[in-house]
Amino acid sequence: MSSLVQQDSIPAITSAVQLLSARRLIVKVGSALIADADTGEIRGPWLEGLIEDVVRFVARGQQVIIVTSGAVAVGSRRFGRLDRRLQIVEKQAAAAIGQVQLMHAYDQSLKRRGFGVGQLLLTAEDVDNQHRCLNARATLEQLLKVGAVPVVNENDATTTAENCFGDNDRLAARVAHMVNADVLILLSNVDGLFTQDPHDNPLARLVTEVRCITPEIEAMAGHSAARHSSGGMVTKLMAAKIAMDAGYEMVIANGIKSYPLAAIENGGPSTWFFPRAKDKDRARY
Ligand SMILES: Nc1ncnc2c1ncn2[C@@H]1O[C@H](COP(=O)(O)OP(=O)(O)O)[C@@H](O)[C@H]1O
Ligand SMILES: N[C@@H](CCC(=O)OP(=O)(O)O)C(=O)O
Repeated sequence: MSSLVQQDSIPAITSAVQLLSARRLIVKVGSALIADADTGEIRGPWLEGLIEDVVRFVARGQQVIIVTSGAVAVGSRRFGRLDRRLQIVEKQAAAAIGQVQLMHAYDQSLKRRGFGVGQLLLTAEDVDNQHRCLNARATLEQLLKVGAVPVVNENDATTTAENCFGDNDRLAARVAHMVNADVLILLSNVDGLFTQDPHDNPLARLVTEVRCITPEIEAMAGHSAARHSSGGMVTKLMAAKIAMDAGYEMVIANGIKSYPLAAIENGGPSTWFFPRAKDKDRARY
């Protein structure tokens, strides 16, 4: 196994430095973090910790956009047994139900700390079509300007297999590029990219830094067993490619515990993906 630190290794950096120096961050929240795997209930105490972290970042002058999963997981409770795959139309209805509950929880948590919240439900067209992308970006910029924390999700209630993103890892990466974010944080149910799925192989090792997504790195990524998760590590590496091509950093970290951003700042396990060189002239929308 070649070195797990790709390319020339860099002086040890702390995650805290990376996060603190980011003017604008995108925080992606996986379904398994915000919705209880068994009941589909929103994990309220956990959400309070996340929002506490977000508000702390904003209070020190940083801008944060949240990309949240969980609409289908939360809404699925209306369809009885949680252990079966929903049909497309059931999934759309579940998302329509769950999204309202998600946004209510985000709204109440932010309101308790004096912040507003704004919801954007995007389709692939909103990011791929330049005019619609500029429009979505303008809305996000305006929300940040008025001190409302933007919360983004895919518009699952109406997207179909033909026009959906399908996973929020890549959606978050595209949103980060859209708004020229400095760091994309993927909060997941695993510490980062491992040499193999750690649920399959407890001896798998955590990859701490990636500077080039080689076939060796790609071969490590598998899908997810989690019921409502859509991407596994495969879509996270796709997101990393978007990030590295666009010139911003990405980090995957385990968000299960409370105060997940503080855990990264305090040097908790994670995988950082660094673009070869910060592309100052990166393509703009
Ligand atoms: N090489 C790997 N390293 C880490 N996790 C992996 C890997 N390959 C597959 N996985 C799986 O991907 C899961 C994380 O993806 P997912 O369940 O979709 O989380 P999220 O809800 O954050 O999108 C892990 O729990 C793990 O089971
Ligand atoms: N838009 C979907 C998210 C799908 C998704 O990417 O889920 P996850 O893999 O848990 O981040 C929802 O809100 O359920």
